[in-house]
Amino acid sequence: MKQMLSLYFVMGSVDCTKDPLAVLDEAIEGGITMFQFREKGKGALKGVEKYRLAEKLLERCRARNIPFIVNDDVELAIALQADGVHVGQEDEAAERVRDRIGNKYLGVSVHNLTEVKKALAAHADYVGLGPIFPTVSKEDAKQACGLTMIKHIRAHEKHVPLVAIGGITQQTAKPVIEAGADGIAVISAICRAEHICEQTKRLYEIVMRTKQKGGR
Ligand SMILES: Cc1ncc(COP(=O)(O)OP(=O)(O)O)c(N)n1
Ligand SMILES: Cc1nc(C(=O)O)sc1CCOP(=O)(O)O
Ligand SMILES: [Mg+2]
Repeated sequence: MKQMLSLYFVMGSVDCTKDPLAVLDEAIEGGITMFQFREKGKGALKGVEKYRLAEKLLERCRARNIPFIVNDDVELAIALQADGVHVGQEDEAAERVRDRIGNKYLGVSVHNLTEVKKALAAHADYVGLGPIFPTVSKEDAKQACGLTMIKHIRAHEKHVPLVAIGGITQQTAKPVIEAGADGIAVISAICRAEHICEQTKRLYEIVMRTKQKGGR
């Protein structure tokens, strides 16, 4: 799980300035290790259109062995036979989602140590901590928690698979991993890049090199 979290790409059609399938293809080519379909925000697809896009993105991930996670929508994840679901503190309760999805991957968003402990008690496979820095990609994001919260959680929960999210860039990926995150989850660092494949390669190298240096 910790290896899969290394470079976690989160994306929906509203995040893309070009065809989401092309964006995902380039990101896969660049080395993403996990993908989350997050069709959310103003102009997001609904119903059958959302399902059809998810199906096509899933096909791309399957062809390259990239785990495909669905954000929020447990029904969609089950219907698609996706690899997992990611839910936040305001979504369906993690315990219930775990019951519904069996042994598929379950990711839970957290903002502090108490929520990490609760997520582990609900048998989450990993936690997503954020926002680490201010983000432009989530309207209702909480206040940035900074690197200190990563260090705090890692000091108390040495083994929890933890991916950091929110405002992470090529410049901040290294300190985020050094603080104790197992990986970075990004939207804009990939979606807004001029050359998606090259940018993804750079992020992958930074994460992997930093983990290796720390013996992880
Ligand atoms: C990897 C990862 N971490 C956190 C989140 C945020 O989930 P949530 O708080 O439920 O907010 P929405 O993404 O649903 O708006 C995430 N999606 N992925
Ligand atoms: C989806 C999401 N969740 C967050 C959280 O804090 O839980 S921040 C965020 C958006 C991440 O996008 P970007 O890499 O563009 O900042
Ligand atoms: Mg959510």
